[in-house]
Amino acid sequence: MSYSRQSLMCRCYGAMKKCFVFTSPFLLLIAGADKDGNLIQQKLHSICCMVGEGCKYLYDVISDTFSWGIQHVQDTGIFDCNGNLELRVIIASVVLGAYSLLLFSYVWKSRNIRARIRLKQDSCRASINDLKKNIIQVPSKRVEEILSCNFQELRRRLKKGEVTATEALAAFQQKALTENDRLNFLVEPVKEAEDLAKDCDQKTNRDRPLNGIPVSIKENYFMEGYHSTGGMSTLLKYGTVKEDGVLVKVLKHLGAVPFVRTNIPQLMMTFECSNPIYGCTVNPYNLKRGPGGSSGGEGAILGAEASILGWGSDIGGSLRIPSHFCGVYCLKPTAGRLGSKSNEELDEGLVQSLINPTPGPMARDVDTLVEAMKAVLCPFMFELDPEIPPIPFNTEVYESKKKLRIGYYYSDGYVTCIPGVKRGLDEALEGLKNRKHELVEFVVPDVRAMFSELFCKACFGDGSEHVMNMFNDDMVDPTITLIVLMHQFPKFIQKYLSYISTWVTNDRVTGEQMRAMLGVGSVTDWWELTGKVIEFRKSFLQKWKDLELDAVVCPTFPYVAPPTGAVKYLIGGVTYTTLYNVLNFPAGCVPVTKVTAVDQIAMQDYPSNMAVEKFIKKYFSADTGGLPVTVQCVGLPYQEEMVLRVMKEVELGVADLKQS
Ligand SMILES: CCCCCCCC/C=C\CCCCCCCC(N)=O
Repeated sequence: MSYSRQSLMCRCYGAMKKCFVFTSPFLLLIAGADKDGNLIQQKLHSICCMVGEGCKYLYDVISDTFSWGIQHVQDTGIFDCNGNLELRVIIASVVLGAYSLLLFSYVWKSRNIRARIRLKQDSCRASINDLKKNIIQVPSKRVEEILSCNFQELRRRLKKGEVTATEALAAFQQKALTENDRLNFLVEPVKEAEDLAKDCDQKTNRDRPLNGIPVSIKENYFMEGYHSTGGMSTLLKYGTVKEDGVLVKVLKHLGAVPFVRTNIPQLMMTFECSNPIYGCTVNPYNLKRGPGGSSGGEGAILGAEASILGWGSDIGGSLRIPSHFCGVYCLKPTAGRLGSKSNEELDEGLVQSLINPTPGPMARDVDTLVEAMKAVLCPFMFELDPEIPPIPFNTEVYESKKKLRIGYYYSDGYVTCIPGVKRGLDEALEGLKNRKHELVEFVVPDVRAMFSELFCKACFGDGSEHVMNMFNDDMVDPTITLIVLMHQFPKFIQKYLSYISTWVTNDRVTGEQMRAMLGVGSVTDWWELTGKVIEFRKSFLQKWKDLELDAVVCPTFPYVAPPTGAVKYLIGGVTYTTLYNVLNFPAGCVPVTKVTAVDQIAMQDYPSNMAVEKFIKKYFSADTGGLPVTVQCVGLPYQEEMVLRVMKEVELGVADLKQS
């Protein structure tokens, strides 16, 4: 296969489109000009006057340039502009002809894209209906009994044969189908699940660590016979995946039964769980709000208790954001511990080497995460992917009773957390204090620069070129239209727009982020960026060491689940999660509380200086009652066991508080 799966046609089409769109107005103006270029000047003048007097200077500059251009054209003698009507008609016809061609190819292409999407949607719908018709019948009392088990209990019963894997599968399938009707987290059911479950019911298989446990899996995980698109329909063209990815192989080897594939945002680089193929997933706690992303389908299915163990991935918060919005637990391991390649490289040209994605488990308690990690960190995985360091789960660290020194912060210095989130952290810290851990205030370094100058520059280092070429053969989801549209402009215009946006939003990060998404210019710049990331990691580590911390506890996100469609105004919140991707530190989330009426009233005092704060005030002053809040627990690289231990301490501490 070539360097990229993306076809040359898409690139050419994009280049042609840009060329026509930006040159044709000028050609048309030339075509309409008299020998002195007067018509151009008149037109420009009237356009500029329409925009306002402030444009006078701009008009003068452009007008002078045109006069010079026309003169130059005349001097070369290539075109005779002296009132030559025929020539102007020819130019105008060529331009209009090219436009018609472009329009025709656009309509044709859109038709094909829509047909491709419809085909996939029909097949997913058929799969779901098929399951609805043919689901294994289990009495509803039995279903309730199975669904009420926690992970440990279900595993014990499966092992003893008190519950069969087939029954467990049917129970979760039933629940998932019912909940999916209101939440739309399902991409498609896994057809082989029943056969896998039957296999688990063989007595000889019962000792496998995850035998018979139904697991839900994010759409980007490679599974033989299924599409992995990340919400980009252009990737449907490459057909279904030929081989299970490493983690899917490992899960099956351990006896888990993947039973559904779950939804993601288009491109997975945002946390609005919506795309043109599978539609929009909503939050189990409030149907008008989103479940987060990019593992949003996982957040929703676990939040609705229709799965007991899910698998997602995270390059900027994709495990933690949906966990926080849907009130579930997750562990984002160090990228590398479960494989640094993860499953986010859906397209070869999308991979960069500085900030790596990682797969990770999501669940409804800490114990499940611990058992999942213990299970997958096995020789089978280390053999399958020799790049994964063969480090089994360190039970000693997890079970240690040593009192911990834990750093904490309420704000990362950029977007202020809403009162419900602050209260959640208060409760977690109080719980930890009651359990005799030592708490130390921790001040994080400049997260604004970390986000724009390191995270965005690394993740969009190619100036978003690869992604934009993919969009030449795809529909754009409304949740990212604005940003994709902006990337259609030439870079210098995007740069100007970025300064305007800083001014409009009163927030330098928005402009810096836009400029960062224009990419690094050269290999030298990339090396420089690499140096900056290394330096940032080094100085953060030093701060951590100076305070002799075992872990850090902080907000997962500054706000709770936002209304669907609002994420594009709230991107600033991601500094809380992206920090630990840039650092490559493991981090996990623990649900601690839910937003109360008092928290909503306290929103009156929330700042509203920057645009993002104004939007937060607008979206979170009402209709947030009952929405979950989690805290984020962070450890040093490859210390997932320490993170899980702190998560358990928070879980126990908060439970004690609630009881007292
Ligand atoms: C031109 C391409 C447009 C892509 C859309 C990007 C929209 C927002 C840009 C930057 C924000 C970064 C948000 C990171 C959240 C990532 C979630 C994850 N996959 O871990």
